[in-house]
Parts: sequence; C-alpha cells; structure tokens
Amino acid sequence: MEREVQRARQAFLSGRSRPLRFRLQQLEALRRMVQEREKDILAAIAADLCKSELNAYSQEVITVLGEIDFMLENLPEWVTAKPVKKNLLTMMDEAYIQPQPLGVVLIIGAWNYPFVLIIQPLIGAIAAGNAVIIKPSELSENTAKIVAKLLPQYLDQDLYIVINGGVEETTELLKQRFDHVFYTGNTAVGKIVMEAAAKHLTPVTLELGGKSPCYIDKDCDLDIACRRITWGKYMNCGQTCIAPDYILCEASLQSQIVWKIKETVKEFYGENIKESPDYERIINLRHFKRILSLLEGQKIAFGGETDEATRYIAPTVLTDVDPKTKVMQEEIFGPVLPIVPVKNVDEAIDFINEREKPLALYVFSHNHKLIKRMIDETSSGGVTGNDVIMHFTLNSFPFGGVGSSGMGAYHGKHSFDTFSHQRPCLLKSLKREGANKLRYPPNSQSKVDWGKFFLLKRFNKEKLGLLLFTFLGIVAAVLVKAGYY
Ligand SMILES: NC(=O)c1ccc[n+]([C@@H]2O[C@H](COP(=O)([O-])OP(=O)(O)OC[C@H]3O[C@@H](n4cnc5c(N)ncnc54)[C@H](O)[C@@H]3O)[C@@H](O)[C@H]2O)c1
Ligand SMILES: CCCCCCC=O
Repeated sequence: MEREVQRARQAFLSGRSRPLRFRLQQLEALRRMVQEREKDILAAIAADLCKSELNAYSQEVITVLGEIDFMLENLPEWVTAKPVKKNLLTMMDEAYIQPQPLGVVLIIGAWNYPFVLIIQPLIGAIAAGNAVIIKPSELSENTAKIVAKLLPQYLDQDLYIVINGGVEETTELLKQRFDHVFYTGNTAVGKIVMEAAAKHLTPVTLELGGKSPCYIDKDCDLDIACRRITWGKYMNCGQTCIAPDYILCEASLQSQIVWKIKETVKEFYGENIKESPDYERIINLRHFKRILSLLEGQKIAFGGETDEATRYIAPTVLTDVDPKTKVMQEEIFGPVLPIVPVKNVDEAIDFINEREKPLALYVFSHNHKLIKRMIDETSSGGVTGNDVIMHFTLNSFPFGGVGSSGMGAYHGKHSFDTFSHQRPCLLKSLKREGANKLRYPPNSQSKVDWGKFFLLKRFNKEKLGLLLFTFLGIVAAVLVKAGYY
C-alpha cells in the first residue's frame, strides 16, 4: 500500500501530470477507454446491480462522457492564471491566481453507481493535474475489477493507480499521507475517513447521504408530481443518494398520491415487476434484511413483496408513517417510500429543520413563491423544484452535501477547484524601493496617514482613482526619499 502511494508521489513529483497537454491527453484516453470498452463496463455494472445495460449507460456512462467533454472544452481556460485587482501598493506589480494541483489524491467510491462515482471525481483530479489513488467499493466487485483492469491500459500507470479491497485495505490506505481525500459513502464511515485524514491535516471532500424530503403541496399537478417521484425513488431500486427518501403532504392528499404512484409503477415496470429489465435488485443480503426491518409495524399501502433469493423488494409505499418509527430514523436507500402527513407547509418546514440537513430537497407546487419559501427557510445539499434527481445532471452546479450530508462539492469546474490549490502569486520588481519607505520602520503618524489614504480611500471611477493614486504614490515616495517624513 505504502509502495503504491510512493509510486504515485514519485510520478507526481516528476512533474509530468502538470502540463495542460498531458492532462488533455489523459482525459481523451479515458474517453477512449469508456467508448472502446463500453460493453465490458456495462456488463460489470449490470452484474453488480442486476441493471440493464441500457440503464447502466443512461445513468453512468453518459454522465462520464459528458463530464470529460466539458473538461476538455473548458480546461484550457481554467488552468490559465487569472489576474486580480490591485491596490496602490501593488499597482506596478504582477498579481494573479494560479490554480495548481494538490499532489496525490485518494478517491474512495461507493457501490450504488459504482462507475460514475469513481470516474467522475477522477476526471476532476486528472484535469487539475494530480496523481490519484482510486479505491472502488468492494461491494460492487465486478465494476471494481474492470476499472482496475482497464485504467492501466489507457492511462499513465504510475500516476493513476487502482487499489481494490474492503475495510481492512481502506483502513491501511487511510494511514498514508495524501494531499486530498475524496470519499463517497455513508456518514458513519465519512467520520472515520475524516479522522484518519486529520492525522495528516489532509483536507477532505465527503459526499455522504441522508434522508432527502419531498414536500407535495396541495396546489400541484399530482399526476406529474407522482410520475417524477416514482421515477426518482425506484430508479436503481431506491439505492440513490439523492432519491426522495420520504413524502411530506397534507393528509387529504395521501390516498390520491398512493393511487397515482401505484398506477405509475404499473406503467413503468408492468404487471410483473420482477420481469422488468428496468427494475434492479438490492446490492446484498445485509442491505436486503436492513430494508425489510424498516417495514415492521408499518401500514403498507402497496408493494411489500420480497424474494430473498434474488434480493427483490417491490416498489413499496407506506402511509400515515409515525416520524418516531425506524423507517424515519435512518436513510432508507431502498424502494420503500413513507408518507408522513403534515398540517401545512409551515409544519413541513419545521419537520425538515428539526432533522439533519439532507443531501437533497424536493418541493412540488404550482406556487413558485411557496417553492422559494421552502428554499429560503431550509437547508440541504441541493434542491430541485417540481422534479427529483435532476440537479445532479447539471455540471455547472456544485454537487455535494451540507452538515451531515457532506462537505465540499464536485462536478465540472467545481471538481477542478476541489482538486486545485488557488495559489496567489505576487511578482514585484527589485526597483522602486523609495515607495517602500512608507512601510519600513521607524513608523510615524504621517506614514500611517498616507497608508490609510492609499489603502482605505475609495473612488467611484476606478481607473481615474488608480491613476490619481499612482500619482500621489510617486509624490509620497519622492517626499519620503527626500527626507520630509
Ligand atoms: N453524496 C453522494 O454523492 C453519494 C453517492 C452515493 C452514495 N452516497 C451515500 O453512501 C451511502 C451508501 O454507500 P455505502 O457507505 O453503503 O457504500 P460502501 O459500503 O461502498 O462504502 C463506501 C466506501 O467506504 C469504504 N469503507 C467502508 N467501511 C469503511 C471503514 N470502516 N473504513 C474505511 N473505509 C470504509 C468502502 O470500502 C467503500 O469504498 C448512502 O448513505 C448514500 O446516500 C452518497
Ligand atoms: C442518474 C444518476 C444519479 C446518481 C446519483 C449519485 C448518488 O447516488
């Protein structure tokens, strides 16, 4: 483990990951890998999650290809040093921000979208010029294996290294020193990762989970709302970090919502859901049993059928759910949708604010003001009004949590920034020493007064102000040099 990290560090120190041309080449090679080995990648995801290859392509591969293209298009601009505004003291100098790679980055992935959750951060880390150690989830072992096999065939073998393994290997890996750790997974392990990183003062990005609420207002097109919610909840068998975890609505809406979701489930997956190529299975027996235990004592409005041998759990809706019961205490991460009746939007807002900050929040209403109010008066990683999941797909958005749903964000430019250090660079001349006398000891009231004037005085017309300032600066320098102060 230590040797692998050392290998990545030596490769990083060689400097070859830094030039823009190299980063673009590696990203193009990654795109070629995805295109040329698409069948192998889709087969691995399909095997891990019992997912159709069409769904694997739509949910994972499209996002990866879109992210690579976005990086290739924008990277030349992002890597360029950006000049910054100057003050009088730095007027004659060169002042700019230079994004630079952090060094060796560790990316730890989760199993539920096993390909995109490691490749999308990898794209950002390559774009920013880093070396990367990639640790896929051991639970999605087919994807983990194919990634470990393919990446070295297409990318620099010493800069980008895949290490496979479970808790033991990850624990060992986390003892090493990294320049950034990017972790996707549950909140409890997020704390372990952060604690390990803290030993080296390594910054972390934590892409965690939580219970994402979905409020349905009575002033709403329930057909459309239920259709969109059904899609986002049962996609990947509910194993999506930003799936609507539960519904909040007035009690009078409950039976209509149940009926409409039930009808939509039939439309999406047919009469025999088990036969549908679009309905996945639970990742393993532990999670299967965990989800079943959440059903105990609940009123099942529809669904609830299970098959342990294939880890099948039917799309399920629970009604009149008591917020104190287990299903409302932990992230469900399965195809079970509780409905919790509330009196009105005020109660819904209180309900959300009394709990941990979720990764996503969904609000359905014709009333734009109500949606805005929900956004203003609550907090969550991201929000989508009148739809679910879709904010994930826009790579101009930072994707990440807040509070216990995570820290930091990625996607597009936000990934580049996450894996870069924004280095302020000030380049002065060794000439014009006279002007510096103002700041050298011995200090005097008049030096302080000049300093206040130069640094604190504000002018409306910026350029005019700077010209005047330059002139005054020269006068001050001359006076100081001549010994008047
Ligand atoms: N915010 C996001 O982008 C996002 C995306 C997907 C999943 N999630 C969240 O992740 C959770 C589901 O994933 P999971 O945690 O079951 O995935 P998981 O079991 O695959 O674990 C995630 C990673 O952590 C490692 N790991 C597990 N236990 C560890 C330990 N004790 N020490 C060190 N490393 C350890 C695993 O090897 C794996 O690589 C849900 O809460 C979900 O909401 C969040
Ligand atoms: C459509 C892809 C959604 C991916 C969400 C990632 C979290 O689980």
